[in-house]
Amino acid sequence: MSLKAPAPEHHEGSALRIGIVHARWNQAVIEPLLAGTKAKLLECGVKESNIVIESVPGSWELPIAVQRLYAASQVQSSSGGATAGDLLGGSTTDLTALAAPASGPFDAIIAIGVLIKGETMHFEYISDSVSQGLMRVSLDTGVPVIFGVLTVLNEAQALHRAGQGGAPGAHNHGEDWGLAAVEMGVKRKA
Ligand SMILES: O=Nc1c(NC[C@H](O)[C@H](O)[C@H](O)CO)[nH]c(=O)[nH]c1=O
Repeated sequence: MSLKAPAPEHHEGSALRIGIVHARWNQAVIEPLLAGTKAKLLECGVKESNIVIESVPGSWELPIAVQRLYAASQVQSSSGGATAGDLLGGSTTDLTALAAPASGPFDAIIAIGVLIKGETMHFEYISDSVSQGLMRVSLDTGVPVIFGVLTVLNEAQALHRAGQGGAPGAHNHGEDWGLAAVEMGVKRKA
């Protein structure tokens, strides 16, 4: 029994609609993480047509992109004609052009990024801001935002947590994020 990962609860995800926003930095690690996340969602019964995937340049852009994806899906599902800008307060920008392809609100959104410590304090500032930002979007919107951002000290740590590299104990954390999204999405609907 792992002392770290929670015992997985098994929930049925066929009624869920899940958004995934991923950064493109460190693509060699992002790809397996994204694949692991999506595979676990499908394994839990989430329909492929109910999984909306978008990308941003880097992890810094994850909070605003998650917030926009939420707002655009609300515009799609609301009949009142409000624009996403109204929902976000102030701006009248209508984001329906950016709205998610399918319609309907999301039951959970997964934010995926890989931050690797460099020689400067850049890593610390981005890591702290992104984690605070994603938590704020989740609490502000009421939609569970799953924290899928690896904040690691070197590439080997990143690859290990994407289930790559072959070292003992390598595990694709994307699978955990997919499970968390299904659990939180089901519980939010209950
Ligand atoms: O610097 N390292 C990284 C990084 N920097 C870019 C940043 O997220 C943002 O896209 C730009 O600053 C532009 O706003 N983004 C990552 O996801 N991982 C990193 O390791």
